[in-house]
Amino acid sequence: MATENKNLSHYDKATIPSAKEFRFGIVVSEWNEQITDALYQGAKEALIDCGALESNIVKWDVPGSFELTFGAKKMIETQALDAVIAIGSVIQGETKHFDFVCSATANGIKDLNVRYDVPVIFCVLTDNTLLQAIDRSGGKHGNKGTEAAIAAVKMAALGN
Ligand SMILES: Nc1c(NC[C@H](O)[C@H](O)[C@H](O)CO)[nH]c(=O)[nH]c1=O
Ligand SMILES: CC(=O)[C@@H](O)COP(=O)(O)O
Repeated sequence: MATENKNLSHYDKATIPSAKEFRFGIVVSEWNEQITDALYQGAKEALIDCGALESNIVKWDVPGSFELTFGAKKMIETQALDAVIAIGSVIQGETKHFDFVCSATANGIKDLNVRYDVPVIFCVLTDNTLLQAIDRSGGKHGNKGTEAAIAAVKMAALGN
C-alpha cells in the first residue's frame, strides 16, 4: 500500500506492547534538519505514548544519512539498547548522488540488523521533492517517525 493511501501516524495502542522496560536509541541525520527533527519529535512522542521513559531514550546526531549506519553501530556497541531508530531525509538533487546515498544507507542499516541482535528501524525518507518529505514528517500523510517508533517497540518486544 502506498503512503498516499495510509496514515503513517495511526496506531492502535491495544495492539502494541508496553515500552516501559525498553531502552531506545535514536540516531538523527542533520541533513534536511527541518524534516529529520519533525521525524524525531514524532518518534519520541510515540515511544513515550507507548510507555517508554524519556530517560531511556538516547539521541545522537550525525552529519548525513550516509553516517546513520556508523552512528547506529556505535550506539549498539556502547549503549545497551533494545532497539535503534535511524532517522534521515534524502531528497533528490541534480545528480545520481541521491541513488548512492539511499542505497548505501538502506543496505548499511539492513546489514546492522543481520550483524547485531538489536533491531535497527529504517526511518529514512527518500523523496523526490521537499514537499513529499514534508507530507511524510507530520504533514498530510502523517509522520514516518511515529510509524518507526511503533515498529521499534514491537521489535524490542519480539520473542519476549
Ligand atoms: N544530499 C543528502 C545527503 N548527503 C550527505 C550524505 O548523507 C553524507 O553525509 C555525505 O556524503 C558525507 O559522507 N544526506 C542526507 O541525509 N540527505 C540528503 O538529501
Ligand atoms: C541526495 C543528495 O546527495 C543530493 O541532494 C545532492 O544534491 P546534488 O545531486 O544536486 O548534488
